[in-house]
Amino acid sequence: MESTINPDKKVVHVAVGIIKREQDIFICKRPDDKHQGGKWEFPGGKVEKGETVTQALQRELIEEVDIHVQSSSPFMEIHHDYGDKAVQLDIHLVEDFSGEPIGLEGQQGQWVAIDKLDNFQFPAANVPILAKLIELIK
Ligand SMILES: Nc1nc2c([nH]c(=O)n2[C@H]2C[C@H](O)[C@@H](COP(=O)(O)OP(=O)(O)OP(=O)(O)O)O2)c(=O)[nH]1
Ligand SMILES: [Mg+2]
Repeated sequence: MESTINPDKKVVHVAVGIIKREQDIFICKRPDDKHQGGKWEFPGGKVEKGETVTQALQRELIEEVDIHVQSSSPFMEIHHDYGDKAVQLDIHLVEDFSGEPIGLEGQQGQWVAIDKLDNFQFPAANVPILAKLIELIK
């Protein structure tokens, strides 16, 4: 039987960008066939070997949403175990970028006002992110 407490479980390290312009955030819909598929997400992806989180974030946002990050700042870090997969989300605020974000991989993408984000279904790990974003506009 598999133990529920497994300190050796592989954790996927993910660089996540909160792309913000005034009071709006750009979010994308995860493809149905991916982990947490069909849910909305803040764009980003796995940090590859030899990359810093900042480098991974820049690469992923070029690949996924066609923007170039000029600078970003750490926003929060979340550890979450989905059971089938454990993730460490390294979330950065991206307010300084060039280009106009678009779902480059065919995924839906849209700007959403911070106070409307709770109308979208996000992965369970994202709950504290939404809470902190709401604090920003209070
Ligand atoms: N990008 C992103 N991933 C999230 C969020 N919340 C959350 O739990 N995740 C999880 C889902 C996935 O298990 C993991 C990110 O993996 P990913 O599938 O985006 O990674 P990737 O882009 O490198 O994928 P791939 O191209 O290698 O298939 O983090 C979020 O807001 N944004
Ligand atoms: Mg991704």
